[in-house]
Amino acid sequence: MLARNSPFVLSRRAVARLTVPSRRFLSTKLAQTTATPFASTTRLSPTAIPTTGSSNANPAASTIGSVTRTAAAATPLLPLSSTAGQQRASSTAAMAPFASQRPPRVLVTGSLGQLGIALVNTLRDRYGVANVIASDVRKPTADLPIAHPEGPFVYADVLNYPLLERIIVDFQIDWVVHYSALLSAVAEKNPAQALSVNITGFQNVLELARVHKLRIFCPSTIGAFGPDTPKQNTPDLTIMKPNTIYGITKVHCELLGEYYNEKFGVDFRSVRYPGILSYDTMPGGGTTDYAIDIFHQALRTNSYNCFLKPDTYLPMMYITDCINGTVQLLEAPSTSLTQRVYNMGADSFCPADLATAIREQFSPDFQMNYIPDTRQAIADSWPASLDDSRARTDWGWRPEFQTTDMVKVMWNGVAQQLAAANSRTSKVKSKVEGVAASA
Ligand SMILES: NC(=O)c1ccc[n+]([C@@H]2O[C@H](COP(=O)([O-])OP(=O)(O)OC[C@H]3O[C@@H](n4cnc5c(N)ncnc54)[C@H](O)[C@@H]3O)[C@@H](O)[C@H]2O)c1
Ligand SMILES: C[C@@H](O)[C@H](N)C(=O)O
Repeated sequence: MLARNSPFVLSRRAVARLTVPSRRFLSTKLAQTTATPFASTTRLSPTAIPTTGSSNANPAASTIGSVTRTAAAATPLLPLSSTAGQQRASSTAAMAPFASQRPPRVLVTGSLGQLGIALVNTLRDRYGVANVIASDVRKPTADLPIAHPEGPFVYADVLNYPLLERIIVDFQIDWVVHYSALLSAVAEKNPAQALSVNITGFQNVLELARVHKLRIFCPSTIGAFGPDTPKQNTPDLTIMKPNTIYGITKVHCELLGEYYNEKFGVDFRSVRYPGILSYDTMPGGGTTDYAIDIFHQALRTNSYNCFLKPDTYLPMMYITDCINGTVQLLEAPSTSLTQRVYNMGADSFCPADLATAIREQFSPDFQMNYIPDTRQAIADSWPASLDDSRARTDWGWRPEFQTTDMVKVMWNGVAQQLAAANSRTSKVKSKVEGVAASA
């Protein structure tokens, strides 16, 4: 039995919201923008985005220029308080940097990925639905746990500079969270596309940040380190010679972001995320994906063929911590930052640790097989644990989920999702049987 506050409860609510009629608005908006991006400013004018009809509807919304702004006073910023197992973020940091100003207007690229959905949900809770513009190159689907489907969503290919600029101008964007990327395993299979999306896409967004004076957050990764990097407690400043195309693109991102910060004063911020675990959004093709797949397979078949060796230790983090930390850094005063790229760690585990935890806590006869593939070499080139003391000192970073918490929340979350899916299937089955019997 799950606690009332379990992540599954939120997730089901979020999914249920996708069925409300307001979803039609989203589909219409998407159809307009994908058919003829910005053919007419009237069609895509941000004023067309309703601020009512959402759970964050703000009666005090005011119009500034052509954009409906949400008054800060009527948009209470959520205190970031600890709520274990809740994917819409909350953490221990106390922060309300916009108490006397309007909230920022944020564009999130790659917003339909594993992390983008969770971040957009959280930012909309904090800044108001209409102030967070979600974007991607694919369509949002009904199975995604989007909490505010009525919120603005636009097509945005990060390789299309004029399109990005149009979005930034039309929506009067203040901050960009740049999540579009190809992850490590996918990038190794498509190096040319990875160079294009991860490098050219980032350069486009960074240059737009310079031109339009935006704050820009672009995550780096443990993949930015390489085989010569010290493995244990890896510091912020160390040898960075990655041997994957993903890692190379991320080092480029770190260095170019720092250059733009020093040379042009661009407010560039970044963290090196570990592998991120979530149960209601699926990973996009990385080396750490095993730590999510294992729960889905264990619950379906009571076994898992792991593509990494049993003792492959990697830094890992639960998505709630990831999103909380990201928001903390986004909102931190610039003066508190002593560097622009930070390690952000939580815990470190290996496949054998997860297998043991699953056996001990949930399924004593769980069967784990180890069949390492090309991802083993990638994992072997990454650190096992991170030193994130600078993030803790500079902007108050503190993770809440250790390995045991992650195992519990992942097992329960996936179990509940499977139960819900089974119950939907049996309802359909009994309906079909009912129709057949009455025929
Ligand atoms: N998930 C992790 O474990 C993890 C760990 C470290 C760093 N990161 C970084 O965090 C960011 C987000 O990762 P994620 O896990 O959500 O990735 P993801 O693969 O799940 O999502 C990436 C999104 O980018 C979109 N995209 C691809 N090409 C695009 C283009 N040309 N224009 C616009 N969008 C495009 C995809 O449609 C997808 O929705 C990435 O920069 C990734 O490197 C993720
Ligand atoms: C670590 C991170 O960058 C991503 N999860 C990957 O494995 O590619």
